[in-house]
Amino acid sequence: MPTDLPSRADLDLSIDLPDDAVAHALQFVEPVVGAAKPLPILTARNVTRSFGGIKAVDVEHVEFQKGAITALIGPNGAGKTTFFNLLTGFDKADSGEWTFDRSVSLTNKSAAYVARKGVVRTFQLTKALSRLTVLDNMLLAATGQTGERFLPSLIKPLWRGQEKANTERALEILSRFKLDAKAADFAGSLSGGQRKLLEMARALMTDPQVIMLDEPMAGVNPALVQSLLGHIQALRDEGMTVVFVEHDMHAVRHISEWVVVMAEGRVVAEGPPENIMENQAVVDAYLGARHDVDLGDDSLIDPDQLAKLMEVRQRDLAEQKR
Ligand SMILES: Nc1ncnc2c1ncn2[C@@H]1O[C@H](COP(=O)(O)OP(=O)(O)OP(=O)(O)O)[C@@H](O)[C@H]1O
Repeated sequence: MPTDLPSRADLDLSIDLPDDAVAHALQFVEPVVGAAKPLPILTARNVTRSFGGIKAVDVEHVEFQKGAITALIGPNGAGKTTFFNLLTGFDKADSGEWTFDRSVSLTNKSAAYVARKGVVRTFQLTKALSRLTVLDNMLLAATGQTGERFLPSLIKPLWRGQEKANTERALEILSRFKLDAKAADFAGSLSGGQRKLLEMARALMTDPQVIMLDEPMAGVNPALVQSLLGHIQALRDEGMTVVFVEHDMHAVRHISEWVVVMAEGRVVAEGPPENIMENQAVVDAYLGARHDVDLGDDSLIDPDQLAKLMEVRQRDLAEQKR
């Protein structure tokens, strides 16, 4: 196991104790689809996006609470990534609108504009980015862009003036994630957990208010998951709003204060993580998509709900046989 990653011991992890104010604010929110939040920092209305005949996103109304960690979950193909892309300017919606901080329209604005307003998303490290050094990855992110389509901006003369200040900032952020010693290494040489830290570090270069994480736990050694969760909580503790797409239900349960569930493009449920997996719409969504899905910690599902799951599955099997 790499030794240069932060351990649980040097992080102030308060995984079971969400920030008081946020928890306080969300505990009065009814867990229903489209629920208004006390401090919505992102609000989306009637957002649709189709690919051919498939409506990948069809979100009527969803609000993300400022200063909270919200998980966006759902079975494969539910539209989570597409929705993320729309909100952050990496794709264009067919219809709908979304606003930042109640009044700033982000509807179909460019990714650069959205980032300037303070909303950034992370990207899984692609092949091209893996061939750059850790520091170059950070400097690239400092251009206000976050995708590899902006590689040409690395051409030095275009941004030499800013390079020194950006390098200093990059090293400062990297040291927070204990990646500063790796600055000159190729990003591709990092471990799975370090890559995820770099993805977060890159996003911080633009000093965001909302950070949208794309599967922050994917490919991470289970031993490092706790440390990553600690980093995400630290961002929230500093006042950032975190929205993350994640399949790892254990992580979702431990870290999020609110969970939004998508299926077939729509938001089918939302609520606190403690009871979201007991919601019938969520059970149906996962069952409809994949019968052998791991819904996370079994303690999340009460015995009655488990019995219901089995019943639905038996019925499906019987119908298939007919
Ligand atoms: N560029 C595209 N062209 C065509 N279809 C697409 C495109 N992007 C997404 N889709 C389709 O839109 C639907 C939603 O996909 P999306 O990747 O947003 O789901 P997801 O919830 O993020 O899934 P996963 O959890 O598997 O990543 C799927 O049916 C997918 O095949």
